[in-house]
Amino acid sequence: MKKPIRVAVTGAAGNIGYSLLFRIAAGDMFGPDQPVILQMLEITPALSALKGVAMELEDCAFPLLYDMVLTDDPNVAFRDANWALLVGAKPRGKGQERKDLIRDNGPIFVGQGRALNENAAADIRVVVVGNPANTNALIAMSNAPDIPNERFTAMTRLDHNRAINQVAKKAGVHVTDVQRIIIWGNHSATQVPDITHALVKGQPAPQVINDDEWVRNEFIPTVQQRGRAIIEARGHSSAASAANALIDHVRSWALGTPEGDWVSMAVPSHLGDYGIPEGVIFSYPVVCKDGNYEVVNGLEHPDWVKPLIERTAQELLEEREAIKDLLNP
Ligand SMILES: NC(=O)c1ccc[n+]([C@@H]2O[C@H](COP(=O)([O-])OP(=O)(O)OC[C@H]3O[C@@H](n4cnc5c(N)ncnc54)[C@H](O)[C@@H]3O)[C@@H](O)[C@H]2O)c1
Ligand SMILES: O=C(O)C[C@H](O)C(=O)O
Repeated sequence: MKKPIRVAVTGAAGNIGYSLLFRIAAGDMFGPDQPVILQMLEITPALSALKGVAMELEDCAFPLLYDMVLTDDPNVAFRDANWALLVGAKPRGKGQERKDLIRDNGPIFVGQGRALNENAAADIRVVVVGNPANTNALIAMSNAPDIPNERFTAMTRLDHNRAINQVAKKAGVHVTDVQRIIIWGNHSATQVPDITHALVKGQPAPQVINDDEWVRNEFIPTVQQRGRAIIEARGHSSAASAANALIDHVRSWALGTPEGDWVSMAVPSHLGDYGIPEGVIFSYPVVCKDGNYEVVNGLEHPDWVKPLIERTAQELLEEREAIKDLLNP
């Protein structure tokens, strides 16, 4: 039997957690022959709810679920962890932007960054989901000086998957016919969903779609505002689709991206050659292999896309300024 992977999940009794944990335990994240140990972190008042989730996990009798840890102490949750999925944070409500959460949620990632630094396994890889995800990832990274920066990522895979769906619907093809979508920048309303380099059934997407007006005035705003639309419709922020995107993000990173395709991940900005200021977590196209990722560099932006990219980078600088006291000096 393979050695179990230790997966720390924060906010494990929350909405995303409830969609996520069962799929990890079922093998969706690391494959059908990879045992896992779930190390679940919650705040103290939610430990009883977490116990209930753990009872349900037990009742599934998952063959791959080797052990569980339930705790309100990040040092325990991250001990020897190979993966840390940082979900636990407040979601926004109707009428809020994700960055409105920054002063509530940012401090969580100071303590968790430190606890990761002190306790995690040498091969730790981190994905931040709690919003505002990019800047929270920056906070965690900055407070974990002994962990290589490139191990800290934030999730823009939900935006990526949303974009694939919009393009597939518009082109009248199946989602598997759409490749090389890109989300640039922040997981926020300034993100830049980009089909410039995308393929539909192997053909250039802009030519197949042949509708610039749709790309600029429907596709981009729809993807940018999809999180808000879900909150308006459901009364709660996306949960199952977010958990699914997190499964995809980790699976791609751990097991690799298919030949000829790429995925979007928010990673330390210095890894890209697109002129983005250093010191923010920026979503780029990446290819993954053997547990590593590489930014796809050297793509040309059309002129009308350049100011959009500048704007999302600027927003990340503003978010960084708003939490600069939480960064490790
Ligand atoms: N990046 C993305 O694409 C994306 C998508 C969906 C949601 N989100 C974000 O994910 C976060 C979680 O969403 P949700 O719907 O699961 O929220 P939720 O309120 O249902 O669950 C959050 C859980 O986190 C726990 N928590 C709070 N502080 C914690 C801490 N310090 N340590 C450990 N646990 C803590 C809470 O007790 C709660 O159980 C939100 O910030 C939401 O905005 C991001
Ligand atoms: O929009 C939100 O606040 C939740 C999440 O970030 C999403 O994109 O669905």
